[in-house]
Amino acid sequence: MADESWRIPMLVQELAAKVQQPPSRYVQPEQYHPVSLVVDAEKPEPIPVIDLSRLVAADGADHEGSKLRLALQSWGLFLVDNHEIETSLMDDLISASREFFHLPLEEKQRCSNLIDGKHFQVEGYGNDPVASKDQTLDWLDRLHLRVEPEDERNLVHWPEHPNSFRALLHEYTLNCKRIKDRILRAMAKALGLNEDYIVSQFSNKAPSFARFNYYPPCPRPDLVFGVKPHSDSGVLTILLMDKDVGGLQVLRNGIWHNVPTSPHRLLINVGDFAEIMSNGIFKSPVHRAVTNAGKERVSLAMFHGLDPEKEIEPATALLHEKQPARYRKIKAKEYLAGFYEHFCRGTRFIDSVKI
Ligand SMILES: O=C(O)CCC(=O)C(=O)O
Ligand SMILES: [Fe+2]
Repeated sequence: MADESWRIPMLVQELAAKVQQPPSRYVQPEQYHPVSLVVDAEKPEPIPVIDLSRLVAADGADHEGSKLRLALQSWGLFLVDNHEIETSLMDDLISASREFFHLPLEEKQRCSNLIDGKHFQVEGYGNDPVASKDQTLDWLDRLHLRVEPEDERNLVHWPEHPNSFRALLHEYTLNCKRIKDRILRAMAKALGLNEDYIVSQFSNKAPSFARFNYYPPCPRPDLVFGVKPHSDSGVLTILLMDKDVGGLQVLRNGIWHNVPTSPHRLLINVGDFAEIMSNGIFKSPVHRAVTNAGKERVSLAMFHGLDPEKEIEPATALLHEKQPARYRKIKAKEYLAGFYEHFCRGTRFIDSVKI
């Protein structure tokens, strides 16, 4: 039988504790080295900040709404203030996930994303999927959990230790849902669409996933990515970044920008589905995470997707003779299948649905 062990690399946390140099499978080809694509660190352009309370207020919403439109047209992302999530909830959830990643391997393996220790599944604790032998691997482990629909949660993958974890994630998920709906209404308004246009694309089968990313310290941040460049697939991602350790970078007009740490703010980015629905007015930003030689980093991405059977297409109200559809119609599940294949190769599936 063919040797398939390359599909299941060692957990990066275990690897990091053992090696002085990243193994060759993690080293990016020279043209992609993280430092060869210089970030404009000299003159950082500020990441847009949106005040969520103003975005929904009776007065001030128009001003904040135009800021939102500009942010999503030019960056595809923004930081959020006044989101009304308790800072203690954010801190406690990140601490609980850090505690989980520091548990003994056997304990974490109870939540494993491998069936029979062999076959990869989307949910659980472990590596990202490896689709081919020559795929360059990323320097992270992750815990990936379906949080919505609530009755489709697979609690076998949810850590029991620390014992606060499940309740904290549940509470945080409810908060994200509230924020997501507010932002999606403001986005629809900013496009000149009916306020409920984007929200109404979500059925009660629409999935949301929480992805906890754990980046151990890496001996060669100049050669290796924490997460290789990609855009997110869904409609909207709510990212809770490490308070103390930066690493996220976003590509804008061909230049990589550092997203500085910003304690207790959330980072919102649109995903490919929102780019398609807006007919390309909003940009699903390409982003990546770099590693750190001295410090570990934790982040939590909450991905809001659509029912697998849902057809995604540009909003008809945005189309006219001079502005025809720029993306073909595609079912969410077909998009995701293409997306994962491209993600593993480091390419973008959205390019293949462009007309
Ligand atoms: O760790 C980060 O800041 C970004 C993670 C990310 O891009 C993702 O999980 O899709
Ligand atoms: Fe991402």
